[in-house]
Amino acid sequence: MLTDRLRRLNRYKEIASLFVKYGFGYVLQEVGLFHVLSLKDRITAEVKDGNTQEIGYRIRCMLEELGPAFIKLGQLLSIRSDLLPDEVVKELELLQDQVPPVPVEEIKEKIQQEFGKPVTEVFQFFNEEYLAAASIGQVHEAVLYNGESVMVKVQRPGIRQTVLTDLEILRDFAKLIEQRYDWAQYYNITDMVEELSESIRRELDYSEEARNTDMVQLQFEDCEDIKVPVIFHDYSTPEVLTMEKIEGIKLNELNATAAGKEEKRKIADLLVSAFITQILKEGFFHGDPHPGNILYVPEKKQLVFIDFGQVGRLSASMRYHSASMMMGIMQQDTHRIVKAIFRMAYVPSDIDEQHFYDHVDSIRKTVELSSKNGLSLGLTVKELFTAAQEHRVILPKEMTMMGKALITIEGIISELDPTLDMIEIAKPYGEQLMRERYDPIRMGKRLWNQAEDLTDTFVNIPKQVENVLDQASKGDLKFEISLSEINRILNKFDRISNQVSFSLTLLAFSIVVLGLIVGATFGNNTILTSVPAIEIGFFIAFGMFLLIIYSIIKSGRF
Ligand SMILES: Nc1ncnc2c1ncn2[C@@H]1O[C@H](COP(=O)(O)OP(=O)(O)OP(=O)(O)O)[C@@H](O)[C@H]1O
Repeated sequence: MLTDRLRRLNRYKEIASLFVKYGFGYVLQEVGLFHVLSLKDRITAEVKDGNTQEIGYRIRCMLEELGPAFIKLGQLLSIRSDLLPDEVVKELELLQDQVPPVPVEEIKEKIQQEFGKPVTEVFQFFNEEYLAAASIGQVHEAVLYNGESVMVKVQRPGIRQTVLTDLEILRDFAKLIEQRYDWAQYYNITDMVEELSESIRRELDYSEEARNTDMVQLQFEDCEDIKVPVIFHDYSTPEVLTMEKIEGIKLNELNATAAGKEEKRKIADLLVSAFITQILKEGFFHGDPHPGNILYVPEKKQLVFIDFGQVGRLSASMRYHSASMMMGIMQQDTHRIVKAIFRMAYVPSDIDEQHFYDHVDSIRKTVELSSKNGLSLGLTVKELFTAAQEHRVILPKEMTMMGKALITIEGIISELDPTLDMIEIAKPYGEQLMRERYDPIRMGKRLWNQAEDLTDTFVNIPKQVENVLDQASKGDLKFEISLSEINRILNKFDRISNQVSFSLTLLAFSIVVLGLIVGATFGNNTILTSVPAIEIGFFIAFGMFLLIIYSIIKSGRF
């Protein structure tokens, strides 16, 4: 306990000193944290606050030096152009998480701790030279005893504790700032920090990354051209991840190679089809598809995605509404775009709908006019989400992640070949997806799966209640609920309500048919002799028809 406090205090001091170093000592003064600095630092703060270098550049360097939690915070802020000036946003987009390497001895020791035996017994060969030194993990090549070449990502020793301490400090900062400034409350910055904490905690657990990679592997198991590395689970733990080594060229290094126009077009095609499948079909997508995380294997004409530390998940209804929003953008239909956003988001009751509609309309027109090469899907989505934030329309974080992924993909495509147009490439895949979606056999299967899902949900309710009661009786039930949790719950309700609507539709159809059969078969010979059964049948049919219409409207399919 005491060591925890001491660690936190020391970290506070380190952070404060870096604020001073980069000329932001006054921020500490404003939020009332100036006292954590030593006298020397306080004097330095006054001298250095006159720092004239570009503010965005200084913020970026400071965040890089502060470490992974702050780097991720900066990356999260880099998509909030509603909050920060353009100059700062541009610098934040450049945030790198390349840091000095950990000495190999420490890495080997970590492996020994994780597997309970020396590295030489785990691997036949372990390359002492690191391949990449990122903020959370360091990657080394190795060979298993069965001769398989692998990549081993090892978490930096002690990084978990540092990051968790930083997240606590960031939470304190956010609370302090919210107490002092109305704008901070308006932008809900404590929720932002909560969201950040959740996603960093996931990144700190390599078992989660392994599971995510396995999931994507399943998505593309029938596709020769798109793949992800195989995970070697027996050689992986929550802090060490061992995976198949991919001999490919990173997309950001592709321009330096001799890839021709045709090949680049093929790569762009694969990239777009992979993303459309992930986002709109599977609802499970790579959350950080920057060109360093995508490799091209020329011999196999294959695209390989690595690093599934961050993934986005979209429920069936979210997939449907995102597709609808994208169609709206492509067809230049403002009404459709607004409707899709409203269905996906939490919309404040006092929203000025006309004002929001006009804002969306002007974004659509401005982006169209300013795009050199047709319409930019990514840019439009980004601007729309920024507008939504300005109107306090809260979109689930997955949507923001999806917008960012689209912008990144669009950027990669235009780097590959500036004449390529993402919308042109995307159209046939989108159309095929829609055809598959409305294929009657597949629809039947989906309906069946949804019915199964629904049953599972209901079957699990008593278990969940039991868990909650169990936690409550042990006194470790936490009532801190963040915005992202609320969003998750809302999404779940959304899914359930869609499933209920579908099931009601199915039930209604069955009753209609039954009503008609009863009417037609028994005629006037029913128990209710005073009312002809055929009329009862039609009466039921009419009631059920209304129910069907209600269910369809409720499920948002029109
Ligand atoms: N399966 C693989 N095959 C080939 N190279 C790989 C593989 N996995 C990782 N690498 C190399 O290691 C680098 C870093 O890996 P990765 O992107 O997974 O780490 P990271 O997620 O950035 O690290 P951190 O967990 O600290 O954020 C990649 O850019 C790539 O060069």
